[in-house]
Amino acid sequence: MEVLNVNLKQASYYDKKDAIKDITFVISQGELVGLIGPNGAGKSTIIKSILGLMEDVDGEVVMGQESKFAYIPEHPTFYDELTLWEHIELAKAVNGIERDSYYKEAEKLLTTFRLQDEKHHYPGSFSKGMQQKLMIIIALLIKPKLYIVDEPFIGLDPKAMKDFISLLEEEQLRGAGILMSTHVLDTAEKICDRFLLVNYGRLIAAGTLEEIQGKSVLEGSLMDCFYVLMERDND
Ligand SMILES: Nc1ncnc2c1ncn2[C@@H]1O[C@H](COP(=O)(O)OP(=O)(O)OP(=O)(O)O)[C@@H](O)[C@H]1O
Repeated sequence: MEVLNVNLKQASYYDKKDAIKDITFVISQGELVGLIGPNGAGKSTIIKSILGLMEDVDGEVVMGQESKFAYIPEHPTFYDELTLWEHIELAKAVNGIERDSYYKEAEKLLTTFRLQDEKHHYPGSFSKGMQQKLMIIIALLIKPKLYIVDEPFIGLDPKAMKDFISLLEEEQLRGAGILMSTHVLDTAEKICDRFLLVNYGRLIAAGTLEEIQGKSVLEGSLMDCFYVLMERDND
């Protein structure tokens, strides 16, 4: 079953027409799809279009039956006047979450991500990685059908990265679909089921690693294929 169906004809900024053009893809339950492409390719614009944050956009974005989704932004956003734990309480209230295990799960995630000592501190005083962990914890507690994750790996320490990846795997098994934008291609290659390659605002390749290799006529890594397909598209 699909959790996300994207059909975007175009999205523009006032001084950048067609920042993205003809972007079409679906994400099914349990799938982790990597959104990759060079700086300025249009990944954030695709994500913003899905989230409904682009003013000038043509097309359609349909989320699965249960429209609950969680967005993990590249740049953490939080309330300066709320502590970490108050953010967790707020997420429960705002999302109308009633399951009894919520706070127990929150405690467990705080332990995993080594934030127990900061529980009653304000995230404004946290490092970038710690703020990012707060975004991740809240998204996981929402237990959405769809995750939209913007560059999660830059800033996380290796243990946090490993823990985050295995938690995402558990979420996939639960049936969640994930769209993840990243520049960390060696990790993407290991964890993603499929890839969307974006260049100059257009989708230049989509598929599994094997399919991408077929398209680039290369048995190499995702990074090698990506390089070949981009060079070919730039010609
Ligand atoms: N707020 C904005 N106003 C005008 N143009 C923008 C704006 N944001 C992005 N663009 C332009 O839209 C295009 C796509 O940018 P986008 O931020 O989507 O790329 P990206 O793939 O996310 O890049 P990166 O990997 O560097 O984050 C670029 O040409 C960029 O200059």
